[in-house]
Amino acid sequence: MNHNHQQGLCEIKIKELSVKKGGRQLLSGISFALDCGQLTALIGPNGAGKTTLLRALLGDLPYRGRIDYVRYDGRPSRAQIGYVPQLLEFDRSAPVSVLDFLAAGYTGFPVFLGVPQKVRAQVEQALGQVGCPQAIDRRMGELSGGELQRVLLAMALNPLPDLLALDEPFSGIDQRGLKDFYALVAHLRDSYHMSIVLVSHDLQWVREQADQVVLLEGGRVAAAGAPEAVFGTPAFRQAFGEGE
Ligand SMILES: Nc1ncnc2c1ncn2[C@@H]1O[C@H](COP(=O)(O)OP(=O)(O)OP(=O)(O)O)[C@@H](O)[C@H]1O
Repeated sequence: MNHNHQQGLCEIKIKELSVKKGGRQLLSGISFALDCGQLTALIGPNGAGKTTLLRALLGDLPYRGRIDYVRYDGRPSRAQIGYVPQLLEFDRSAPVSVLDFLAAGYTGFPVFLGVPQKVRAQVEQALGQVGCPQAIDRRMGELSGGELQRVLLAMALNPLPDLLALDEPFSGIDQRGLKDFYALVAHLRDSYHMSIVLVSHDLQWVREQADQVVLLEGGRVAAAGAPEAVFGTPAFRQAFGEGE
């Protein structure tokens, strides 16, 4: 992975973003910036609009307002975005191996022709990086929740994105795996100057690791800023209670 992010994006500016679906206003007046090299945590109660916001960022949902990708040289740009969904619905009985899945994604080439040794080596390296090398020859349908999320992360990291969007990436991961996964996210941010936006309900981790926290409530930004500032707001206490 030798993508020079210092030459690439520096900021993603979201201005007055709103999303309406089926006659319902799901998001309104969302404005904040995502800096490269920073981890932004999206927090908020169930149904606050976190996943909807990620999907708008990915260009997966129509929205009003602006999302501007700003490069270091000031020119507008498109961003390469990697995405790990909260849940992937797929046919668990399909005879697709992890190798097939990642090789097809990386090369765009039909895997029934066989996977060249060079591509297998690339997949091995990517799985090693996400701490899941043992999964290479297993069927996708046999993976545990945590393994599946790591495989999806390996997919999202190739090609190396400017913005990595993770929707509750820790939900399927056990305690031991969690520490490695946290370390991997911090490593990606620090080593590749990547902008990471992550939906998480793990408030303790968010408090310790996020550079910026955006609290969504009812489709609006209820508070945004450094973790300590956001965790100290009445809006935070209202959303999560006094005990946090
Ligand atoms: N396709 C859709 N059509 C209509 N309403 C939708 C659609 N998708 C989501 N919603 C509604 O939008 C609101 C926000 O949902 P969203 O999934 O973004 O919340 P969330 O903050 O990610 O919640 P959670 O923490 O439970 O994952 C919810 O009230 C949901 O019912």
